[in-house]
This record gives sequence, structure tokens and C-alpha cells, in this order.
Amino acid sequence: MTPGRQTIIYTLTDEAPRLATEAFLPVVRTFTEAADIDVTTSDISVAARILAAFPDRLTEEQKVPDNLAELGLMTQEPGTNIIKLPNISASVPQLNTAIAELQAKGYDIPKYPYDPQTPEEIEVAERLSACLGSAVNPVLRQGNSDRRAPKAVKEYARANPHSMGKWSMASQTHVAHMTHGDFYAGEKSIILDRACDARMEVVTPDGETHVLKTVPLEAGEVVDSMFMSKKALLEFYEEQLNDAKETGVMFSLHVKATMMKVSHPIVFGHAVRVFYKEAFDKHHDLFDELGINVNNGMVDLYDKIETLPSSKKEEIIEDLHRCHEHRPELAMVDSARGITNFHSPSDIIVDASMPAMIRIGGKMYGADGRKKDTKAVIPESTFARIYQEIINFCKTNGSFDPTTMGTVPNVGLMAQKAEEYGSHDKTFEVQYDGVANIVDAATGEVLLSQDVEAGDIWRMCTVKDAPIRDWVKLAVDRARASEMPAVFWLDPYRPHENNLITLVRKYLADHDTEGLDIQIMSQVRAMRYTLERAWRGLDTISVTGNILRDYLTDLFPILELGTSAKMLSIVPLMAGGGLYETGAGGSAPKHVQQLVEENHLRWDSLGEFLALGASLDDLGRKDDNPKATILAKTLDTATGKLLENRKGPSRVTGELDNRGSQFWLALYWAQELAAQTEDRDLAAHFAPLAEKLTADKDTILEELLSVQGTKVELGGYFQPSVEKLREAMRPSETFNSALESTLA
Ligand SMILES: NC(=O)C1=CN([C@@H]2O[C@H](COP(=O)(O)OP(=O)(O)OC[C@H]3O[C@@H](n4cnc5c(N)ncnc54)[C@H](OP(=O)(O)O)[C@@H]3O)[C@@H](O)[C@H]2O)C=CC1
Ligand SMILES: O=C(O)CCC(=O)C(=O)O
Ligand SMILES: [Mg+2]
Repeated sequence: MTPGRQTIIYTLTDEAPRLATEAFLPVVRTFTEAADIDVTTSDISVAARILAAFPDRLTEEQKVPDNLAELGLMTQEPGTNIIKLPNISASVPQLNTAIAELQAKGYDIPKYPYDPQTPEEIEVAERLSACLGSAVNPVLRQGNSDRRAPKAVKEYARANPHSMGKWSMASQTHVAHMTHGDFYAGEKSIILDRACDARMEVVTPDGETHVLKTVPLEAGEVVDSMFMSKKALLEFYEEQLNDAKETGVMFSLHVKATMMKVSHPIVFGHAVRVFYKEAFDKHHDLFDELGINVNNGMVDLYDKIETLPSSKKEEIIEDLHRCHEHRPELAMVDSARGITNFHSPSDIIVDASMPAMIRIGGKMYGADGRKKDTKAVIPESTFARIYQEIINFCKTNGSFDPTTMGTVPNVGLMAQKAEEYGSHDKTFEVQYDGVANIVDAATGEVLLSQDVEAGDIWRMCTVKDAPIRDWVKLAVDRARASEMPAVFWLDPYRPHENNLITLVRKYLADHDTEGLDIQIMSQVRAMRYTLERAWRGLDTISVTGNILRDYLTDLFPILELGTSAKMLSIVPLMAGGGLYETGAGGSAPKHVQQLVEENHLRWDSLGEFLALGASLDDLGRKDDNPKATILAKTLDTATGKLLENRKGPSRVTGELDNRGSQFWLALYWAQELAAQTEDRDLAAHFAPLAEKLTADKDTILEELLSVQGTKVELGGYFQPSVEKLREAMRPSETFNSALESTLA
């Protein structure tokens, strides 16, 4: 960072976005330098986060700073401007694979211990837990969420519709969720009338009190207590497995074990153990001895039985196969590679997996590679019902038509670890039958109380008052700016949301809502209302809590645009800065596979282009940097041109890929800058680049294309070699030198 200059902090993450950024950063720097903007990077990849957790085990050269903690602090400063790419929210198997790669590279990092017992193991588990699941986003998202399809993107999708599968009235596909004993069923909620330290404790029938945690809470915080009954969950799975078998549909499970990193692996593991009940009963002791934990997926079992003599291993595999005989067919994640829905919880992330199923007409792939109807099991009913509502709609009306359907932007409550997504440090697998209390530690007053049994999952979720006010304001601002109706998806029958309804009504009164159409509806009604409007080509803002923010910002973009990668995704930080996310999806592991095998990267950086535009616009407005404003405007036009001329990456090897698409962006951007008349210095500065890229277009595209079709070696998956990355992602010398000569 140079004093007196503005700075964009660009995150370096994992998988496909990490690859794309390697190519894109030199482009970004070439342009931002002309507006005196520094671009610094911050490596928050899962590998970097693991290394940052163990400075005491690393040599001086190996040590890395705790970038995430630093960025977290910076979100509290008004001048902060961060571009955040999707990162891996690691499951245990992913974490251990990353650690194995680091170990092989000479880093003394321990594996995640199964069942930690010794103080040393407990400490290792604690440090590594901080790298597990969704560990980055909740730290950086110190603001609420504004996700939408920019006009040009929506228009492009209307003119160039993606494929949609057909829905049939006869489809057997449906959502199965619990109807009792889940988090929704027994939820309790209060708006706290004081600040206090709240103790979570379980009191057993013999009067013993087991304290689980004490947390500070603020006055005005909405505090919920809810639990999922293990007994009810196991019964539910058994019923659903039998029903799927009888009715001949596949069985698929959809959870969010990355975000809900304590509760959903448990929910996932129970499904696997019920499915393979006989095999797990027979080999119970051996599985325990081996430390098999299918909360991490069947991959954990298959890995660990590798150490057994082959006859024992074969016996186990046969017993597992035998279970399949009386169970329904399992949906596959990758039928070509034999990977089932139970392989790893990080393969079945509900926000991406359900929309993919809905988009292709309510089908998932079977083991034979054919598309079939499925029972989509989403145990927790709170939000599962919205998916059944859209399934009902599609069965009645047919598939949505991307050429005519309206758009559904989202304003999501997210700041300061709001609601369920901030609850993992207050989520417990209960060890005793008893009463689970949340108690004001100072007075002993029981604030919320639940009857629980051993094995139940109990959690406290909270949302602070300031984020709720900010969310309501953001909703009003977006409704005003977009002239769209805004619907708060809040269910009065759910205690938490009923409390939110009270607060939303109260805070709406602080704003001028004259002429705005703002309504509050339960989730199922809101879904129906929004779908009916979208069907007729009408737009509706969804204003939701944190989980629906996540679900809807994949669901609607995938139907409207074919992917959530094309979303503008802004987090106006409550302290005044801006966090610009790139799209609403993840880090697309399949894309890396294709690059490594065929040197073609189908990742679309459009989300990154949009994020950069918003980031530059912010720098222009907030700190009076007119050059940044011109960069933002011209980037916006260049992005529009890129869409218009269909220069996005193709999925097919041998055609334009991510690198080629970035070249087109650079060309259009330089041309726009050279052509604008607001700032003659900028025009003169970029004219030679525009000329050079225009003249050398064919050479550059040929250089970029000629490398495709062969294998690429990146020197690592989680921690690729920087040199190899650069070599792979910047194969056009002509393009590279054009950028360099502009910077010089
Ligand atoms: N913001 C964040 O940090 C997020 C991180 N994640 C993490 O990402 C990983 C993968 O998550 P998963 O749920 O599988 O979802 P992804 O969103 O990564 O992938 C689903 C599919 O969406 C398509 N896709 C996504 N982004 C792009 C893009 N930029 N260009 C083109 N296509 C795109 C791809 O389809 P196709 O294969 O057909 O090309 C991809 O396979 C996990 O580790 C998860 O934890 C997930 C969500 C958000
Ligand atoms: O942090 C994560 O793991 C996922 C985030 C996500 O899916 C989202 O915000 O849409
Ligand atoms: Mg999501």
C-alpha cells in the first residue's frame, strides 16, 4: 500500500477463482494504476489459513500471516474496499487432503484428529476447526447482502437463453422434510430487553448442570433456542427411505454442511448410517476402532478401510452393497466416477444442488448416468418448503422461460453472523437427556428452555439489532432505486421471524416508503407470489434472512441466467467500506479438473468484472477520484459489450475460455477508455493499448487457444506453485507484453 493512494484488496482464494485471478490481476493492475489505485492481494485460501494457524510448527520461511484476521479488522474501517472471490469452505475430508498436500511439501501440519483426547489433540482440533466449513465469509461479511442481476446481464440471458429441462405433471420428484422434532417445530425466540452474558446449559433429571458455553449478548438482540430430535430424525430417514423404495424414486440428500458446520455433518451422518444400518451394526466395533466418521461422508469409510487386510475390506464392501438391495437407488453426484450423494457432504451443497435439479426438470442422475425423478430430502422443514412450492409451480406450469421470466434480486440479512449461519459456535450435540436452558448468567433467570434428549442437536441463533435496522434500510433503498416491489419473506408462525416482523414494521417507519410496494409474507406465500410474478415477466425483490439469502441467490440466478456466477454481489459494510463479492456461487472444483486434464478453464469471470466495476465506482464516489469513476463507467460498458458479442467462456475445450474472455474484456475496456472524452490523459494513456490489442487480436487469441487440449501441471491443488500458475494462466506473450508496456 502506498500512503495517499487508494487501495483495492483483492483476495486470493481456491480452485477455479484462484486460477482466473492469476490471469486477471495483471489486467486489473494495468487499468487501476492509471487512476492511482493500488491493488494488493490477500491470500485467504484454505491452505494459507491452515498455515496461519500453526506458526509455531513452521520455519521462518514457511510462516504466513493471518490474512483473514487482518481483513476482518479492516472491515471495521470506513475506507476499506475488498474484492472477495469464492473460497473453499472445507469439509473434514477436504481439510485433510489439503493438509496431506502441505505435509508432502514439507510443512509440519498435523491432520484433523478424530475424537481428540489429549490436550495436544484438543488444541490441534481447535486450531483446525477455525479453518473448517464457512470460516471466511462470516468474518468478512460485516454488512448485509445486496445481490442482483445487472440489467445488461439479464438482457443478455433473455436474448441468449440457456437450456432448461422440461417439467412434467407426472414428475414424482418432491421434497421430503420433517414434520415434527425438527428445528422449526419447537423453536422459541425473544427480543432481549437487556445486555447480558447468556449461559447455555443442560440440566439433567438428577439435577446436575452441564454448562456448554457462555456468550455475551446485546440489548435488542433477537435470541432463539431450537433443537432437532435425533429420534425424530432417524424415524424420518427410515420412513423416507422406505417410501422412496416403494414408489421407485431415487433418494437424494441436500444439506449445507459447510455453512452449518456443526449441525449438518451430524444430520448427514445419520442419513448414511440409517441407509447402511445392517453393515454399520455388524461392523460397529471395527468402525469405531478405525475412527470411521461418516459425518464426513462415505469417503471417510472407504479411506479408512484401505488399511485392512483385503478379505476384511471385501467383506465390508459386500455388506454395504447388500444394504443397497433393500434401499432405494441413491442419486449420484458424479455417475461417471461412481460418486454417490453420500460420498462427502461438501458435494451436496443445497443452495447449488436443488436449483441444478429444478433447472433440469426435477431430475438427478442415477448410477447408470440417466436422469431420474428423486425424493429430495432436506430434513429441516424451515426452508425446505420453499423448494416444494417451486416444484409444485413447475409441475403445474412447466419450466420457467429465461427469455421472458422476471428477475428476483435479494436483500439478505447477513451482518455480524446473523441467524443460523452464525450459530455454529453455539450448536451442540446434546450428551444427556434433560432441559436445555439459556440463562442470564448474572441473575440466573432462564430466558429460553427446551426439553432435549441425548443425541439431539441444540443451538442458539442470534441476530443483533443494528444489522436488522441496516437490512430494513437496504431493502427500502433497493426498492426505491429499482422501482420493484419488495417482499419480506417472514413467517409469523415461526417465533424468530415473528419477532423480526415486529422489528421490520418498527424500522420501516423510520423511512420514507411513500409510493413503495413493501409487503411481508410467509416464505411459502412469498415464493408463490414471486413465482407468479416472475412467470409473467415481473420483477420482485426478495428480502430475506441469511439462509434464504443463500438459497435464493443461487436458485433464481440459475433459473434466470443459467448460473449464479453472473450476479452482482455487494456487501455494503456497516462501518462504511465495501466488500464486493464475485457472483453468488462457489469455487467450482469441476472446472479445475477440466483445466488440469485439458487446459481449458470454463470459469466465467463475469462476476469479477462486475465486482471490480462496483468497487471502482465506490472509490470514485467516496474519495473523489474522477479517474476511478471513468474506469468504472468504461468497465461497465466493456462488460456490456462482452456480453453482447458473446465473449464469455465456452464449456468446450478448443473454444474461447476464461483467459480468452479476459482478453476481450481488456480489449473492450482499453477501447472504451481511449474513446471517452471526459479525461483526455486517460484516453491518451490507453490509446496505445487499445491499438495494440486490436492489431494483435488474432495472434493473442491464437496463442491462448494453442495451449488447450493437453494436461497442465499446477504443482498442487490447494497450494499451487505460483510460477506454474502464472505459466498456465498467462500463455500469450503478446498479451502479457502489451499489458506490461502500458504499466511501465
Ligand atoms: N462465496 C463463497 O465463498 C462460496 C463458496 N462455496 C464453496 O465452493 C465450493 C463448491 O461449491 P458448490 O456448491 O459445488 O458450488 P459452485 O457454485 O462452486 O459450483 C456449482 C456449479 O456452478 C457453475 N459455476 C459456478 N461458478 C461459475 C463460474 N464463475 N463460471 C461458470 N460456471 C460456474 C459450475 O457449473 P458447471 O460445472 O456446469 O460448469 C459449477 O460446477 C465448496 O467448497 C463451497 O464451500 C460455495 C458457495 C459460495
Ligand atoms: O460460505 C460458504 O460456505 C457459502 C456461502 C454461500 O453459499 C453464499 O453466500 O451464497
Ligand atoms: Mg450460496
